[in-house]
Amino acid sequence: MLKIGKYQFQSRLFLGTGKFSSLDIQKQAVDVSETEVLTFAVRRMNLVDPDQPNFLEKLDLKRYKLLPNTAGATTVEEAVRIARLAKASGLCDMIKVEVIADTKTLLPDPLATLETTKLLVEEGFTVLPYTSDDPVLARKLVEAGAHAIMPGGAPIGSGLGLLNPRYLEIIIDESPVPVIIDAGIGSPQDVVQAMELGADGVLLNTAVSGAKDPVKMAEAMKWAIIAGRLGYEAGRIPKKRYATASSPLEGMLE
Ligand SMILES: CC(=O)[C@@H](O)[C@H](O)COP(=O)(O)O
Repeated sequence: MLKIGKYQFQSRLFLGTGKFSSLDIQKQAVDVSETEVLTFAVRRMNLVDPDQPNFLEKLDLKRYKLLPNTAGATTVEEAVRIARLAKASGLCDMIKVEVIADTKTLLPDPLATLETTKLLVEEGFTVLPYTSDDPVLARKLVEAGAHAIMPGGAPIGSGLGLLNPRYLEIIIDESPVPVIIDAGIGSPQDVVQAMELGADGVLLNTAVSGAKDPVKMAEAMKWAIIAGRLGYEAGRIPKKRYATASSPLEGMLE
């Protein structure tokens, strides 16, 4: 069971809802993934008139916990304004803080992310900041009251997998709150790697929406989460430089 603030989840897969080729494919992928948490950019929603067509309209939103994100924000002020808008619209009090430093790398701005996290925690939000793989910043976000931290595996949409598994491992080891690896996932093996490192969950979007068969990939990601988590809980064998026979002869009956 994954606990983030006052929320509890069975599934450890968080799914982004953007960039699907059609809303039908989006719905099938979301269904088969068995995710419980959907994230989306608040600026893409029509919050003024919720009855207008929107890109989540095929989904039965009552079945999911919504994790609005502040994508598009480049300053603390913008991120806070987007978060307040999401909460006031009744979407959810959970917010994924995403304050981007530049459009080429889409990497998070560390100072603005920390400041936004502090302000939104004070306002009573359940705050999940998207951050870099820097263990020091992760620690400061936890001190600021973040309810979970979301270090990137690689730049958003890159599909490069986990660029710095050793730093992610340090973040996971040190964090008293859940760690959700967010962004840059390319394939199920990246998800398994993240979960075997001990991540509490994975958030991904492009790897599913951009796959040749998004629905099949969504299912693969579901199983990757489960396999990786089971492997982590089971505890892998240590790596050795030399062979050890799988059927040792010592101790055999004459
Ligand atoms: C949907 C969302 O929140 C993205 O910003 C997220 O970081 C996913 O990244 P990928 O598309 O690389 O999976």
